[in-house]
Amino acid sequence: MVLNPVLGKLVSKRVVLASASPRRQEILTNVGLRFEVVPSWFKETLEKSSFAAPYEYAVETAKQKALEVANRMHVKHLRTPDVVIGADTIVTVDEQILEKPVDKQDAYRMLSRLNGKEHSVFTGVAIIHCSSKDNQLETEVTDFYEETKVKFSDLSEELLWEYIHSGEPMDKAGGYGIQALGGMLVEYVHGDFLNVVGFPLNHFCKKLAELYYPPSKHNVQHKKYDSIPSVDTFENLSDGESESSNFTEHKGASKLDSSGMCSSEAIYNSENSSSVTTALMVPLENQNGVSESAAKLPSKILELMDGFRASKALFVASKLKIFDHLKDKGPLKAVDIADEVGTSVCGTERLLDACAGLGLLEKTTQGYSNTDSTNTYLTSDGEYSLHGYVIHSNDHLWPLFTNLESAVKEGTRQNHRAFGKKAEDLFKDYYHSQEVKQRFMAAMHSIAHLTARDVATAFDLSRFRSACDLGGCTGALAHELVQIYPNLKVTVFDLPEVIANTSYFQPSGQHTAQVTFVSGDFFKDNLPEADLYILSRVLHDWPDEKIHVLLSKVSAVCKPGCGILLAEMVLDDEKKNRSTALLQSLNMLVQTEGKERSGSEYQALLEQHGFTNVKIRMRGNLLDAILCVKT
Ligand SMILES: Cc1cn([C@@H]2O[C@H](COP(=O)(O)OP(=O)(O)OP(=O)(O)O)[C@@H](O)[C@H]2O)c(=O)[nH]c1=O
Repeated sequence: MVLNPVLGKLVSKRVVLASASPRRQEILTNVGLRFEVVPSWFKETLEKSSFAAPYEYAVETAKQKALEVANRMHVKHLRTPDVVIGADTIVTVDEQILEKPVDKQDAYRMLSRLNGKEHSVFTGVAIIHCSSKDNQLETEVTDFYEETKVKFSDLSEELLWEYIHSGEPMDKAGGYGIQALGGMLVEYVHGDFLNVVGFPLNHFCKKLAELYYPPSKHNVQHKKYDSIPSVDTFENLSDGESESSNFTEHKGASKLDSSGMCSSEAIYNSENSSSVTTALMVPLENQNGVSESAAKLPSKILELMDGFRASKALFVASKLKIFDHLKDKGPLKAVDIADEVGTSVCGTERLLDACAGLGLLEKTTQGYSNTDSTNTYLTSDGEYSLHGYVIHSNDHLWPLFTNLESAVKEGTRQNHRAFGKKAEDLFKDYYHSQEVKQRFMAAMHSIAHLTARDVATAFDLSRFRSACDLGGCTGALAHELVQIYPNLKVTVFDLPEVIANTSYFQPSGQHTAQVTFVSGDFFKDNLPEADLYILSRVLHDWPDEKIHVLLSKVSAVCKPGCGILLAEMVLDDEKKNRSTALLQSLNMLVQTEGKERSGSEYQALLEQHGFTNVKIRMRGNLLDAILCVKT
């Protein structure tokens, strides 16, 4: 992985992010950086008029935020961090600097200024290298800024207020969050998107590259670096390039970190690394100057090796409803959460710390609290709650996956091993007990609700007047469809055991009467009449033979001009990209007779039943969409 050499430089350091922004934490966590979060107490009150340009204000604020944390940690906690990162995002329009709105009226004032216009978003970043000499803190500051231009559409007053009432603007510079609902206000973005969200990751990596891979004489001659290296890309950096690195902090660096693992310091600190022969091994010099080999920290592999620990930490926190408690009452200390959920204090503290390390929680001096995404996706009443799917993953998929080895050896599903009974029919297994059925339905509902908009808007379906969602479960997709296409009526067709339990999942509001539920077995019973048949996450449950049975039934009732909409994770033809989809196919192996398929495979299945004009829309999220027409 080409990025590893740059971010790997921080692996063995105590890195602190001096920011309470959940977005910054998420951006850096997503690229595998490990850091502590210590929000800065620096008040953003620098005199704006004293800066010649707005970005100077952002850079100085970022610097002050980071320095405040570095000083506080050094003095109060007697723990000098190695690197402190601070950032500050501002929006500028008509030479005015907009920060976070103080109330709704202020948000309205900001959004009205941005309405219909282009503005700039600047994020200033400070990277502070700290050391302690005679108990005095010494700092080396590197700072930079990034500008991104964003244009808002012409927005109605009504829309602005609706957006303000969503609550989203309040903790965001300029009063909007481009990464969420605010994205709908934006016509275009010129520049780094993540810079708008709060952290210019690309520029940050380039800065690290400049710091940790300064140009050698050799480089200066052959590359376009000036005396200060301007790194246009960090892609080509390899350990080979650090061959003549003169970054003195590496000299004499310990080869093993405190955990006994080979640290990146040791790995990158080779004057002879030009003799690198494989991606994973680089030579190190021992004390006698003799080359020896050491394994480079294979971060991707380590991450995969530990992946189950992270999953299980998420599952357990969800099962214990920790995110629900924190949503209602956070921030809370470990002892209070342990008390609420009836667990040990020491165990709970470790779980909470792990969740904070994984970016699911924020940890401050007041205690633990949820991040925005945790509130949205992991609480049981979150807007796009995945709680049901997380519990299903823990209770159902986890035992199945522990039998993956047998599934691979035997090529069959493992329900009998995981749950101690012979598999009859896939859905009979799910529905044998009320508890398992409800859990399964909640899981399917959470994914369907989350993906419904992507599926419903993948194609223009406005020409269809009636649709039948075969295996449509709780009707989550059906409800989204009728919101988007007010002239559409949707029948949700599913097994009687499912239809009997859908009431809990029904939304209130407009157009709900356009969704009706009919019970039946799509392999055996007559299908309701419709212009469009929808099969969302259905075909992947079945082998080709069963799919032929189902498609021939649909084909028999489908009139020319009517269509099928499939929603599945579509694999590329060579089945080598998109690990989520490939892992989903393993998921199908352990529990069904089905699998994930490529676009051409779906096309071939559909064409055999008279469906042509097959269009595939890759959405790149959890579900892609395929539309075809009966000729
Ligand atoms: C334009 C925009 C901004 N933001 C957030 O706005 C805050 C800026 O405020 P800040 O003062 O730079 O940071 P903070 O949140 O107060 O944290 P801290 O670093 O502790 O000062 C940061 O959160 C950013 O993500 C978004 O999430 N999305 C957007 O589209």
